[in-house]
Amino acid sequence: MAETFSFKLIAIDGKARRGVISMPRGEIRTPAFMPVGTGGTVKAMYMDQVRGVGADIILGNTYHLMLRPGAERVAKLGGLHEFARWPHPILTDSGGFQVMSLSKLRKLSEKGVTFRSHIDGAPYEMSPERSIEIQGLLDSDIQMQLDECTALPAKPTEIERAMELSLRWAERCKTAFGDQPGKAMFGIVQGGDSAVMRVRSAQALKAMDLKGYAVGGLAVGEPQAVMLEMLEITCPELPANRPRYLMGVGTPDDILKSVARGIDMFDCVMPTRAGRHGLAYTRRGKINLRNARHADDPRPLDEESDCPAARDYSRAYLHHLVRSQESLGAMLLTWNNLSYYQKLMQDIRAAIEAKAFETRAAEISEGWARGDI
Ligand SMILES: CC(C)(C)OC(=O)NCc1c[nH]c2nc(N)[nH]c(=O)c12
Repeated sequence: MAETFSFKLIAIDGKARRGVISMPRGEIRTPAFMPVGTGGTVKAMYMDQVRGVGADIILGNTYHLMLRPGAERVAKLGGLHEFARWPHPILTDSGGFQVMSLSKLRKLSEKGVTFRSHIDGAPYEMSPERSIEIQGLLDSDIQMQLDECTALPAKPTEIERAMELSLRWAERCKTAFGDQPGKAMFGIVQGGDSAVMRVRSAQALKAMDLKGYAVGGLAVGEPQAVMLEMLEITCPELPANRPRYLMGVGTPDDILKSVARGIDMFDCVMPTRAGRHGLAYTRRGKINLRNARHADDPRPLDEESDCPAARDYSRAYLHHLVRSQESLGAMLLTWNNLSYYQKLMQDIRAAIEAKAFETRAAEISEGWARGDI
């Protein structure tokens, strides 16, 4: 294990990068997909299964954990890794985005955000400093700056205000984080769908010489083409020797196309949330197990998969579980989906090493389109 945070590029194929982040709690093979473990749990999964499907790192949320069970309480119990029994790296989101999308009566100012909990209405305030303090109490390995994510579409003046505020908050988070060699604080590029704002945000964050850079404020409802265009504008402005993390993204297709534009890290609720709603991701495309057409189908989701959830259970059985709202339905489909996403990342990493990413990406996409599922 490494004493300090470091990122090494192993291979480059076009703009796609194969790398590895080394930290005291372990290595993160990039491009990486981070299963979302919002409240300190990856819903419907045991942590050893999460590790078993190949995840090197999971995501936790400052907002949810500060409200319940409380950051100080988690710290007293030994930190989030001990609490949730996940000894590998954890990246925590800073909470700003969740405050704006989940809480009630929120008020945003230069100081930070004040809001009421969506759970019990209790009042809270979250400053850049408090966000970093909470992420420290959770003993998070990669901590995100507090930012303001603008929903799209938005007026240019609104996009500029939020982007500039986020830059001032990045400075304050960097100061609050201080010097912690075994951990990292990432900045978040904002700027909506404005090329000028995206460049200004990326250049200002680069000047802060942070250990990693996230691209935020995308996948907020804009077409995929706009998201990809913003990546083509933003990534070249970021230092090549630092990880780039596209927040909240995405579908397997989003991931392929974003890796092709220089992204190294992803997180998305898609595989876990879809699993709880009866949707299976496979190399042949998506299957909605709620659909009656599966009621008598003896085939597994994917006979070639090494994941028991994909290989050992009939679609008929999965359909039955989903229709009966049995917990095992959510468990097996979440297991299948996370396994598929990690297999996709493994496939992507190998293709970049073999300098065959473009060809492999096309083959993977064709597999989804075949539709003989
Ligand atoms: C709508 C979904 C969640 C798919 O994507 C986004 O909103 N994407 C943006 C996003 C996700 N998580 C973030 N965290 C922070 N601090 N800032 C952000 O901009 C984001």
